[in-house]
Amino acid sequence: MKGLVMKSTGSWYQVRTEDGTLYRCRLRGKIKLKDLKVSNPVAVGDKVEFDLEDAGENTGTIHHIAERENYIIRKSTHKTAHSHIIAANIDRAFLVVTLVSPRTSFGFIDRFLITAEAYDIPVTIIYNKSDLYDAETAQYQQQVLRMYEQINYPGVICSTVSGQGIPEIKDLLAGQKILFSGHSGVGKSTLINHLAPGLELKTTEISDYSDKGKHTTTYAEMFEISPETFIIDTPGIKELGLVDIEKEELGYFFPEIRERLNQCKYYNCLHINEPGCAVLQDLKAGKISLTRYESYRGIIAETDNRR
Ligand SMILES: Nc1nc2c(ncn2[C@@H]2O[C@H](COP(=O)(O)OP(=O)(O)OP(=O)(O)O)[C@@H](O)[C@H]2O)c(=O)[nH]1
Ligand SMILES: [Zn+2]
Repeated sequence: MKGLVMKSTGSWYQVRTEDGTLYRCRLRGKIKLKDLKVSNPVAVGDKVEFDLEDAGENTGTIHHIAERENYIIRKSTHKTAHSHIIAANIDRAFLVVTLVSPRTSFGFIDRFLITAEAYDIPVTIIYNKSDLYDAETAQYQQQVLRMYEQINYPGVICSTVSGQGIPEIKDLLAGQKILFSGHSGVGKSTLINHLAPGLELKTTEISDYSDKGKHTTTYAEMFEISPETFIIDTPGIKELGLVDIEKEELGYFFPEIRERLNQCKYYNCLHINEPGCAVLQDLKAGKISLTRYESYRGIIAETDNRR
């Protein structure tokens, strides 16, 4: 039988067949051994084939995983532990951010975008909680929106309280597998519940957070919200671990730097202080955002420190 993995805990997998039936599957031992470095060899979004184990209980054994179009991985912070595949076969990522309550940092946004570039996953930025904006924030929001739109990250301003942007997001979702990501507390679960009222995901009042590390969602999980439309909710993932990128390659993952790479005088330009650097020139001319450039420099500095 063929199916789509809706949930992956590492020890069992929820697989959905085309008629909507859910099966609880294990993995055949042989496949397990192939991919030792990840804690979950089968990920949410994987297309699998499985044998029925117990028809009455809806259990099965996965024996084949189709080749992935793409996937997002989270590096373990522990040296000994395995990495975790967050999701596979994603059409687009929705990065949910907030300018207020709490404020998502540009560093966080840009790191996410780099990871998505590395995995070739297009991103739409969802700016939530617009009901909390004062006039000044609303104006600032427009600037941020434009800044990211110019480098090909479209955005939608929304609020689960006022309903702004919700119909637009519904249109953008249709017929796709969308990964929802973002800091804990930005309103991912609330938003998903608005997009798919039947789901009733558990949400957390901000005041319930006793410490920042706490989160309500534990595993990435996929939900069908309308025919052929799937949402992947990611756990309270604080950072998508940066993929291993050498600093010489980093510019490639910033669209505005990438498009200027062959205009720099030196082929190995790092865009820091080199003469004839097209990136620095356009930064000065205001054609490249300083915020984005600062993210770039911050990551370069980090890779230097790691060495
Ligand atoms: N003012 C306002 N509050 C919102 C909005 N959307 C969500 N919230 C609130 O923000 C808090 C966090 O929402 P959640 O949906 O639990 O956030 P989350 O991103 O799913 O968090 P994790 O499950 O920890 O990843 C809750 O108190 C929500 O009621 C919004 O548009 N405006
Ligand atoms: Zn340069």
